[in-house]
Amino acid sequence: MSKDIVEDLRQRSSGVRMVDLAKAFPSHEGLGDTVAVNHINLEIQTGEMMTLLGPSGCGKTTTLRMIAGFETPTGGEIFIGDRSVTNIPPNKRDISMVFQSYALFPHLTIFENVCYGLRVQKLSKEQLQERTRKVIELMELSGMENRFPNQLSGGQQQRVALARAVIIEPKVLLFDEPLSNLDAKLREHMRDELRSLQKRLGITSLYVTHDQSEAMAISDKVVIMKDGNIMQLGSPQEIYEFPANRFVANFIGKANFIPCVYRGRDNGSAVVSLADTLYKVPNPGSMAGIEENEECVLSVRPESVRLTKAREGAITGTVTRAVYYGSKVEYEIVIGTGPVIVEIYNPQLTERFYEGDSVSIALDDVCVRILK
Ligand SMILES: Nc1ncnc2c1ncn2[C@@H]1O[C@H](COP(=O)(O)OP(=O)(O)OP(=O)(O)O)[C@@H](O)[C@H]1O
Repeated sequence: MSKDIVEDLRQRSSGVRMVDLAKAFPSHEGLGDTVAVNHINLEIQTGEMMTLLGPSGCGKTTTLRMIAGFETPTGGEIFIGDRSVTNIPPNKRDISMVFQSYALFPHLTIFENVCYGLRVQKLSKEQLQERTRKVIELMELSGMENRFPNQLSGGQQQRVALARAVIIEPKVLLFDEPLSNLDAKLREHMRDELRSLQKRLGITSLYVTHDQSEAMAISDKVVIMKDGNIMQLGSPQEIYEFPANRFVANFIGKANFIPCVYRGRDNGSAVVSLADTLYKVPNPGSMAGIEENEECVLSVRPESVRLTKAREGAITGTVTRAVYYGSKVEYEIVIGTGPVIVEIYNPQLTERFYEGDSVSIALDDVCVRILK
């Protein structure tokens, strides 16, 4: 492998810092402006893969485009390394962008596609060929130089797109939903490959997607956005296991919210009352903004609920839906406070229940959080 190229890429790679970054688009209908990005502060560490995730219209693409320089902020600043790039044109920012479906030039060979970005630099023919050859080798595309994009597999095309992006040795790589037009199986394969390439190259990367499993699988850090604001920043595990609020809990995976009232602490556990019983939560999370005797919810993932036949003294309810998926059965159980979704994995090992059955639920205590 071309170790020297990897070393160069690592050394050039820089962090990105957004300070009070804002973008409002003027409305065309005389209504108020559309606030796409609402004064966010965010830092991507050198070599890190960060993903912006959120529902349609939350401001992901606008944020990415401001870093690329395709969109001018209406407030705040962007730094790449120590340099403010806020007023610097896109081609002077030392960034590369990988677009949806890679956007390779169909009429150019792989070699020409890869060295395209170098053509504007004043390199000798030998230098250009040498650098292109090294990047082609790095991306394990040797022997395919003279083929055209349509003569490559999807995975190989992705590597060409990445080769083309890294050949200019950018400080930062930006990915704008690069996998969004692929079918599900290929998409999974590609995201794993993309992740291992990014790790190997060590280039600071920002990735935009609205696919949560993609974000979980490829990122060091995930940023959950809503209405131009950052709802939470954390590792995939932090975001899933300790969501900051109900929006995040529901956006990443599924969550049940069981209404309760916070009663206070007992030996480090939080105590809540659920109907007329007291329930202890050993690991409730930050509980930001929740006062004693205030209403709140237990946030419980469907896979953290156990089911048994109805038992005295337990929370009981009725099965209103049971769907068999092979690897799991998904149940809806209606208890006093409303429906609870339960996922039981490996159904061959557990008792099955059917619509109309009376059942009891038990929560895996350590997986329960308390949210406002
Ligand atoms: N050029 C523009 N003019 C006016 N409004 C815009 C423009 N571009 C984006 N917006 C608005 O800014 C908000 C954020 O858009 P943005 O494209 O950043 O969202 P997104 O999170 O990337 O969504 P998606 O997942 O659908 O691509 C939206 O309300 C959008 O309608």
